[in-house]
Amino acid sequence: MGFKCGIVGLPNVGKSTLFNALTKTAAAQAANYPFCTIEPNTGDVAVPDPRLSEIAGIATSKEIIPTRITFVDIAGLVRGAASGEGLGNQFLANIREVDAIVHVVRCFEDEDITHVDGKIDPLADIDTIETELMLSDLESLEKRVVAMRKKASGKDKEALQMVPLMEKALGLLQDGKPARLAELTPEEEKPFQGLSLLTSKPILYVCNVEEDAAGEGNGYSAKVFDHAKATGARAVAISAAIEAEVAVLPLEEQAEFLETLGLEEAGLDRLIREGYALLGLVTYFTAGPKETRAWTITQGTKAPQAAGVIHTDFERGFIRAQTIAYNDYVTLKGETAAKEAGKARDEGKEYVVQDGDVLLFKFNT
Ligand SMILES: Nc1ncnc2c1ncn2[C@@H]1O[C@H](COP(=O)(O)OP(=O)(O)OP(=O)(O)O)[C@@H](O)[C@H]1O
Ligand SMILES: [Mg+2]
Repeated sequence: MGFKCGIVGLPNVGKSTLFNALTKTAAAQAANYPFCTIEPNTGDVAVPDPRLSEIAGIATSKEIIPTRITFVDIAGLVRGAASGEGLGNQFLANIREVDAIVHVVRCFEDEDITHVDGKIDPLADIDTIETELMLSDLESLEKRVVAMRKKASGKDKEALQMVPLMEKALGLLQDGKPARLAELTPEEEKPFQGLSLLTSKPILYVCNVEEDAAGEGNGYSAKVFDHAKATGARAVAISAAIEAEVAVLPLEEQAEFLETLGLEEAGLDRLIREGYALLGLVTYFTAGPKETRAWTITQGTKAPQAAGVIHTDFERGFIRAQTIAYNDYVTLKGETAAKEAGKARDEGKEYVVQDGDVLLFKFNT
């Protein structure tokens, strides 16, 4: 399926450093000058999940295959982008294509690294970017709503539904608020997302802090956390520079290095997990002697569509899914014991797959 998080932020705040660390490649040039990234770079990243090795141990699997999400390193966005400043519209187009936004905010002091506005002020930076995104949404909606109103006056059914949604978004944007704050009924969610507004995408703030603050964050990141809380976003504090160093170390040395810094786990693991949650994704597992594997679905996916992620034949010929909850699988130590304990359920077409389910699909070909 491919779920994409776009890494955005002002120029020179550490986006490519973070992206490099994430993809463990030097594919995205990181350099201390604005606009070093022009084409967006895309990288697939394994989603770390400690449940995989637990299951694999029990199922004596030869291989572990984590699920993946995609990160895109997008060039820095500056004030005036919505009116074509900088590399303006190109960035906005790149952002339009992602499912969620990872917004890197500069929270470190370093006189050698230029800040485009000359001072460290994370909330002002957030405001700059959010304003550009809102202006872009406003402009695109103002154009689109005219045609839609015309269609609605001709009693077009879709238009009659869309006009009030567009007006809801317009009302917020005209007040200087992002479209994600729109109050929607469950039925309105999908058509509203269909408007593909930049400011309706979920947001994760990454506070890029200095080395010493990599765990708890600092005064700057505290402000960003408060802002996130107040606006329904998420936030993590990470030092992109350290993550880039950790990422190139051999696995054995990584844990040791993190320990010397007083960190329990790589910030990237936290970031990837937050990104995954931000996208509203859940994981189910398949387990056998060959491999234990994690699969990604969106919340609310029913068993046949979940099976379809593995293969379209699984969905087409779906009969039922033998389902063992992760906790049962681990406590009872595997499929056989779970079956004996009556914890292996046969679920049908209407079953909504839950996070952590260990599934075995029965299907016709
Ligand atoms: N936490 C940090 N502490 C100190 N320096 C950092 C930190 N994170 C990144 N840097 C440095 O900041 C500079 C800019 O980083 P990077 O090239 O990743 O920015 P960018 O946001 O991708 O910029 P652009 O918008 O130009 O593509 C680099 O010199 C990088 O090493
Ligand atoms: Mg860059």
